Amino acid sequence: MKIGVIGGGAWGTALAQVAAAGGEDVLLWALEPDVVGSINGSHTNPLYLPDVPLSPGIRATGLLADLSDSDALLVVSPAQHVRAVLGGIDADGRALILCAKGIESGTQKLVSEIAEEMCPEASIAVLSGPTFAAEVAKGLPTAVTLACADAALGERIAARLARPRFRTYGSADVIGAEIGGAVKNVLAIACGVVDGRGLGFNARSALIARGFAEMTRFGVARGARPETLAGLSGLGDLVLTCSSTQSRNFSLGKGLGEGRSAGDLLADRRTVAEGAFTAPVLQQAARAAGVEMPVVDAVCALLTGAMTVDAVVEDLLSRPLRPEAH
Ligand SMILES: NC(=O)C1=CN([C@@H]2O[C@H](COP(=O)(O)OP(=O)(O)OC[C@H]3O[C@@H](n4cnc5c(N)ncnc54)[C@H](O)[C@@H]3O)[C@@H](O)[C@H]2O)C=CC1
Ligand SMILES: O=C(CO)COP(=O)(O)O
Repeated sequence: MKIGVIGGGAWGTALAQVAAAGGEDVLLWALEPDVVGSINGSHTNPLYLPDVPLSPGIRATGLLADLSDSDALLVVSPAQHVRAVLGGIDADGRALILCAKGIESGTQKLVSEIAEEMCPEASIAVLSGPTFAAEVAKGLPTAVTLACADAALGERIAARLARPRFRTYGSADVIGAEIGGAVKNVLAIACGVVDGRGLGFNARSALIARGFAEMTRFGVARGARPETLAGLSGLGDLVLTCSSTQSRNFSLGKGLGEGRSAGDLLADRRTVAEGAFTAPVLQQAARAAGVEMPVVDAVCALLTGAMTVDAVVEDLLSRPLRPEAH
C-alpha cells in the first residue's frame, strides 16, 4: 500500500506530511527538479512550504510514472493543470483523492468531472475544507470534508488519512464539496478588496454572508446539498480564506483594493491564486444556469480592470433592495 501525491506545491507537500505521519509509504511527484531535490536531500520544500521540516518518510520524484504502484493518489495540482497531469498517469482501479479547488476554464468542469473523463475506471473522492497548508504541515488542529459517492470507500479513505490533529468528516456529496472550495476562492478575493480599500469589518461580514448566499444558489443549481455548503468545505473554508492574508486569494484582493492591477499582482507569482482562474468561468457557468452572483461579477470586473474598486462597491450597494432570502 502506497500513497502517491501529484503536486509538490504547498498543499501537496502538507498532505504528504499528513500521510507520512501515519506511517504511510509516500511518494510525491513534483514538476520542479528543485523541489524533488530538496525533499529528497534535506527534507524541506523551500520553494513552496518554507520553514517546515518534512518527514524523512516522504520521497519525491520528477517522473509521474513512478507513482504507478500507489493504490491511492492525492491529486494536488492546480485545477487548470489537473487534466494534463491525469493524462500522464494510469489511474485505473485506484482511488483518486482530488484536492484542488477550482473550475476548469473553457469546459466549466469541476475537478471530479475532469477526473471522471480522464480516468473512468478510477474511484473518485474529494478532500476539501479550511486548510492553510503551513498550519497542516506543522500539525496544528484541522478538520476536512472527505466526500465520496461510494460510502464504504469514503469511510476507508477518511480513516486512512485521519490523524490525531487532522480530522476527516465523511460526506456523499462530491459536487457540494467541490463547489464550496471553488467558489470561496473568488469570494476571498472580494474580501481582500474590502480589506485593501479599508471598507471595514461590517462590510467584510456582509460580503461573507451574501457571498455564501451566492455559493448556495449556484451549488444547489449544480446539484450540491445545502448542508455540505454550510459545512467545512463551504462556509468553513469561506470564513478561513476571507479572514487572513495567509490566503493567496485574499492577498490578491487586498492588492486590488490598494489600487494595483491584477496583471501586476499575478505577474511572476509562483504560487497559485485559484480564484483568479475560477472567477470568469464561474461567472459563465452561473449565467448559463440562470444564477445571479453579483459578488462574483464584481470580482470579474476588477480582475479584468473593467471597473474601479469604488465603482464596483457603488454598484453592489445600489442594487435594488430585496428580501434577504432571495
Ligand atoms: N496552499 C493551501 O493552503 C491549499 C491549497 N489548496 C489547493 O491545492 C491546489 C494546489 O495549490 P498549492 O499546493 O497551494 O500550489 P502552490 O501555489 O503552492 O504551488 C503551485 C503549484 O503549481 C504547480 N504547477 C505550476 N505549473 C504547472 C503545470 N504546468 N503543470 C502542473 N503543475 C504545475 C507547481 O508545480 C506547484 O505544485 C490548488 O487548487 C489550491 O487551491 C487546497 C487547500 C489548501
Ligand atoms: O484553500 C485554502 C485554505 O483552505 C488556501 O487558500 P488560498 O489558496 O487562498 O491561499
